[in-house]
Amino acid sequence: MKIIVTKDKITGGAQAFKIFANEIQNGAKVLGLATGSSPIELYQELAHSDLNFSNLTSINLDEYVGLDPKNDQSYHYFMNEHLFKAKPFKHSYLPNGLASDTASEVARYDQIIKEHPIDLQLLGIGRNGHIAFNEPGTPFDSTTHEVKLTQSTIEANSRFFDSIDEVPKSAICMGIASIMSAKKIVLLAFGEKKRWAIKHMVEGPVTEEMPASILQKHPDVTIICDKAAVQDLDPKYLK
Ligand SMILES: N[C@@H]1[C@@H](O)[C@H](O)[C@@H](COP(=O)(O)O)O[C@@H]1O
Repeated sequence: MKIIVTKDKITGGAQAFKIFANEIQNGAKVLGLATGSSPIELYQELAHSDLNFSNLTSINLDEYVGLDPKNDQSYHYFMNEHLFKAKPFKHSYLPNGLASDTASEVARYDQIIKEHPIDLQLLGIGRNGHIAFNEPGTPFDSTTHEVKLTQSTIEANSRFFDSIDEVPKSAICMGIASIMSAKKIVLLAFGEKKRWAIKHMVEGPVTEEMPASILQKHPDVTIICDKAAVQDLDPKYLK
């Protein structure tokens, strides 16, 4: 794992942008995209860049079950606002949170991932070490599935909703095996609320109880974070 510590979230976004621009210029065709507050600066840079996305495909990690794409808390809405409006892709895929048949939506999404191997996958990380919505205990060999969100994730994500009762209780989410199949991974984490997750992801045993720990086994992972997020990390990992 390569760890880059930046002054703040803005310089972190600029660092991530450099990696994205470089990979796209070198032929990356399929981008795995994430939501949350961590990638916003990167998306701003991408949206204002002169990069052309019209030949690229994007595949998002997850979507809440039950939210219409027009709902301003849906991940469809987030992606449109932060990136797709400014930079349309050839195809942009997200799970359909309104699908009446979850099993066929899950199968459809797995097929999309199979047909479009991900060149560059962007990730954030939850405070409990979840990646996408793969909560502690999710099997490492999982593919797309419906996830019941933990109370900790519901509480953390309630900051985006008017009240905690409005936070959906489940999501459709790309599995850990699919994330690990990406050629290259960039993970963004800023702020002291991520310190536990960063320490255990990097130093801890690789265990399904800490989903992000699996990234220790991936050959090409870059973690971009600020000082607050790495304050508990053994300095030997920062050399
Ligand atoms: N499903 C998303 C994750 O993909 C994201 O990584 C996490 C952290 O969000 P933030 O970047 O806002 O800290 O939040 C949600 O749970």
